[in-house]
Amino acid sequence: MSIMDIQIAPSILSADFVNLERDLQAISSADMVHVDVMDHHFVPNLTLGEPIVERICQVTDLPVDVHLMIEDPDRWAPEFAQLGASSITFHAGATHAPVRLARQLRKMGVKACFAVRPAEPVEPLFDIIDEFDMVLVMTVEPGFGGQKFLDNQMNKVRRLRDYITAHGMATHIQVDGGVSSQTAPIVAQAGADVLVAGSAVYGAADRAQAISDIRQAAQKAFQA
Ligand SMILES: O=C(CO)[C@@H](O)[C@H](O)COP(=O)(O)O
Ligand SMILES: [Co+2]
Repeated sequence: MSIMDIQIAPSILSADFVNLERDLQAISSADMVHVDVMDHHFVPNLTLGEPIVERICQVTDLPVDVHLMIEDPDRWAPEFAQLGASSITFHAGATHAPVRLARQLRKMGVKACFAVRPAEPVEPLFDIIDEFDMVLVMTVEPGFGGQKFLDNQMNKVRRLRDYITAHGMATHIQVDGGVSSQTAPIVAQAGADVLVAGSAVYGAADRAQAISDIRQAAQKAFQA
C-alpha cells in the first residue's frame, strides 16, 4: 500500500455540537468527516439523527462517512443514505441481511461498509467482502469517544489486509477508536488505510495541525 493512500476521518463526536459548522470548517484538510449515529439501544449512548446528518451533508465539502451504531440498520440505513452521505457503515452484528443492505446502499450511489466490534471475528464475513467498499475494525468498544486504543485488534486488521490483497480487492480498511499520532503508525503498519480520530483531532487546539500530525505519523510507518 502506498503512503498516498492514507485517509484521515475526524469524528465529530468530540466536536462542539452547538458550533458544529465552525468545527466542520476546522477539519477541511481531512479526507472525510466521520459522523457517529448512536441510538441508546445498540450502544449505551445517544448522539444525533437524520436532520443533523442532513445539515452536515449540506454545509461540508467533505465526503460524509456515517457510522451507524443503531439497531435495525436494515430499516434505517437507506433513510440515512438519502441525506447526502458518501458512505454508510452498519454493524455486522445488527443485521441478518448484510448483503441485501449493502446492495441497496450501493444502488443508491452510497458506499457500503460493515463494522465489527472488538470481540467479533471478521473471518465469517470474508466471503461477502466483495459486496462492500470498506470494512471498519473497531479499536474500542463502540459508544464513546476518548477510550484507550485496543492494540489487540491489529491481528484482525492484518488478516483482513492479507485477504483483501490476496484477492486483488480495493476494499478499504477503517479503524475507529483511540487513533492518534501515537497509534497511527501501528494501524497503518497493520494495513488500515482510513483512520478515524475524534478526541485526537477535536481535543487539540489546532485541528488542522492534529490532522497533519496523524497523517504524517501514519505515513512514517511506510518509511522504515
Ligand atoms: O465510533 C466511535 C465510538 O464508538 C468513534 O468514531 C469515536 O468518536 C472515536 O473517538 P476517539 O476514540 O478517536 O476519541
Ligand atoms: Co465511529
